[in-house]
Amino acid sequence: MRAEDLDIDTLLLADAEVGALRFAGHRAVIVDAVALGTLRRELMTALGPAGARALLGRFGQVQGWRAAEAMRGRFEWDSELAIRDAGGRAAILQGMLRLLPGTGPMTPEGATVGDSYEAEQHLLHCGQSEEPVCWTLAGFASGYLSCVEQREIVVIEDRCVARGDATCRFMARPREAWGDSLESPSREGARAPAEAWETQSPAMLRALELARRAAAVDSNVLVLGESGAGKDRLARFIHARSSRARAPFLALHCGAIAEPLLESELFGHARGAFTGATRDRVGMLEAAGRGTLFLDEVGEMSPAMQVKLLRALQQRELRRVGENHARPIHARVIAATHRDLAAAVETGSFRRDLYYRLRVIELRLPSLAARREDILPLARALLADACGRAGRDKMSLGTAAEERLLHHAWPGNVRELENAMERAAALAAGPVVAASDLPDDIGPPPPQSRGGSLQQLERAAIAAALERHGGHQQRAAAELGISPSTLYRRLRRGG
Ligand SMILES: Nc1ncnc2c1ncn2[C@@H]1O[C@H](COP(=O)(O)OP(=O)(O)OP(=O)(O)O)[C@@H](O)[C@H]1O
Repeated sequence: MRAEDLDIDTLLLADAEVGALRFAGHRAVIVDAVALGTLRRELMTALGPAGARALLGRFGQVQGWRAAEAMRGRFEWDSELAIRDAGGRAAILQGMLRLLPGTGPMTPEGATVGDSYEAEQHLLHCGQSEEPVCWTLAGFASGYLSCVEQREIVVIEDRCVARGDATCRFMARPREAWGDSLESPSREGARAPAEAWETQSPAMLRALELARRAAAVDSNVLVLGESGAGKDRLARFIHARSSRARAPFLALHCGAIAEPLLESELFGHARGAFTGATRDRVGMLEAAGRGTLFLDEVGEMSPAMQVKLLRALQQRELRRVGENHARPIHARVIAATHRDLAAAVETGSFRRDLYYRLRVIELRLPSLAARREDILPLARALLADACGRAGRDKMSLGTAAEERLLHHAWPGNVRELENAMERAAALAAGPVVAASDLPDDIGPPPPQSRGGSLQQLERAAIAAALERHGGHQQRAAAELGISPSTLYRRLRRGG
């Protein structure tokens, strides 16, 4: 028998008389996906993301192992390969996912998966995630393949719909083949103490020291910094070092959600509160429990939402949309923005009272351009991570590549550097990253003899001013005699 011959009629046996279902001979129950999603959310609240992931992963593993035992014992297979492939087919027939034809977890490209029930339920109950979340699916595949192969196979998801990727992707390798890289993907969900900041920059060290102190107290924190500079990472760092570390860390991107939805996302809603509200929904402020809620891009909030958030923070209680009674807020709020909120307060687009309430402690993250001393150490660390994820041996940076990295303006900050290193790890032909392995916009440095183009000189002047002012864009702009928005535009122009 081949894997594709498996169908639901062969696998599922319903015995109405005794009221039992059997799937591949094992007693089974059909569980509603939303109920599973609710369980996930409860686990996240009770155990934190790392605890929930460990438990759900283990649950998936047992399920996968038992499925493999059933497959092997119950059917006559054409080959060992057919038994292996039957795992994916069984997962499809159980409604867990859709597998893109021709892909599989043991292939170098991995298994590309659509319609993961788990990513869908995570988005529904817990919102968008920073990390892959198909923990039971990865567990299922690990358990199944380990049973079939009779050695420990570890499956890692490196792309996930719940994180905003178009599809999910699972890679399977024997445990030893993952080497050190196994640590990082499996640790990332919790993002336990993110100590590796690779920084020598005085402005960055100051921000980290303040963040450590902020972790020890419970005040609201406002993190300021350009996009991709590490605001989210810093918020997680504070959470992980705080007494709230075992409770959830939830992140809400205020700029990415339309106004009416944002209110229900934040505060929750009662069933029937508006068209489409078919059930009660817990908002993130409530779901964060005694943990931390990270409000990213808080500067994008409309004036009406600002009022509602201020009221909730002042009274330490919230009302779900469509409900009258108040519920206490236990979560700590860390807010972040790339905007100059002080200026927004002056122009009246951001409420002064909310600004003061959020910025009890203010942390300012310097841009990458303002801490050039960090570029190469960070690039090396990010390259090592990317190699680990890609299953490649450690690589180093060639001199020409280093020069380009040092001279680039980094409008996208560490995120841009991270992407460049990911690309280099994928493309480089040998163990040394060449300049041509970098994205085109990370161009060659200005030729020394000619002094560089006007644009290059301008960029160098901006970078130097930013460095002198510890990444403070307003002050750097004032020194250069241009407006902060012009400075920001010039930085973004990059190239
Ligand atoms: N010091 C660092 N070391 C390693 N990785 C880093 C560092 N700083 C940031 N990163 C990585 O860069 C990426 C962007 O960081 P992060 O999401 O925290 O930025 P952000 O300021 O919140 O961006 P945005 O405002 O666009 O959401 C992340 O993948 C993060 O892990």
